[in-house]
Amino acid sequence: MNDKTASEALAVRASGVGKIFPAREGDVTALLGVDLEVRDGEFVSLIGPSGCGKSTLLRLIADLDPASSGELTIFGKPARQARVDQDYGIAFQQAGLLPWRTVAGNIALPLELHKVDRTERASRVAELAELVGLTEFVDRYPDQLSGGMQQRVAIARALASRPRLLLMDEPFGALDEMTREYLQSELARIAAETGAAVVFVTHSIPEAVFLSDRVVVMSPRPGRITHIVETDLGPNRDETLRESPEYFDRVTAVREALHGAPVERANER
Ligand SMILES: Nc1ncnc2c1ncn2[C@@H]1O[C@H](COP(=O)(O)OP(=O)(O)OP(=O)(O)O)[C@@H](O)[C@H]1O
Repeated sequence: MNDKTASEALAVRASGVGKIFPAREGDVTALLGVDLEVRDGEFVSLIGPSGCGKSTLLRLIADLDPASSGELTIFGKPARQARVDQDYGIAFQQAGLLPWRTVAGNIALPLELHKVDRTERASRVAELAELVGLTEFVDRYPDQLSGGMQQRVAIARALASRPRLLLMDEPFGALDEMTREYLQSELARIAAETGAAVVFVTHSIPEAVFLSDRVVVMSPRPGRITHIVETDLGPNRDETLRESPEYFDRVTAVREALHGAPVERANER
């Protein structure tokens, strides 16, 4: 594989990425020297204490903010081009649904903006509603849905244009524990079914381990990557995984990495 083909095969490639926010009381170095590669179809979580730059890194990948230094490509393209080409979908902690639109209307929004015709739109909305388990609720309005259901609409909307990359910033952060675990399983299934790569920001160690192929551990002041824990838990992310010794072992590995204890495990690099 030549260099160009190799970088196109990567969903995200960050090389020496830095971000400085100028401020009157002194510049804030939100990110410093971040190197990260996310493979096509890979699930990667970003975890770390408040202020370590997780959201900033996600925002740079999404081209919502420009990097101050370094190089960032999405499927081999500059972030700006990837945004224009709709190479990624994005979902935040707040579902951000339009209250005057039904579930179907919210899911259809990106398709309307990109002038997909009515028939194709209807069939894609039906397909997406089924993918996220909301077929029976397409005519409901957001205020008639639970928080978990609203997040499922947001995920369907993010997937509307069949992006190969999904960027998620604490999408389950505001949900109760049971709904959260249920949606984690749903997301694992959806990611496997669509084959999309996912970059997922979370504060929860179990959530990161349950979902991810790799967990990227960050530390603040300046925000940087300190460890990358390979979970090596295979493709089956079902409820039995949560009780397996391997799962507990990876949760411990991430916890130790976060707390700065030495971690010496074959699956960690
Ligand atoms: N627009 C901005 N202007 C100035 N400083 C900012 C801006 N956005 C982020 N920062 C600073 O950059 C650093 C990283 O913030 P960021 O929100 O990326 O961290 P985080 O790890 O996502 O935190 P949290 O877990 O609390 O969401 C923080 O010190 C934050 O105050």
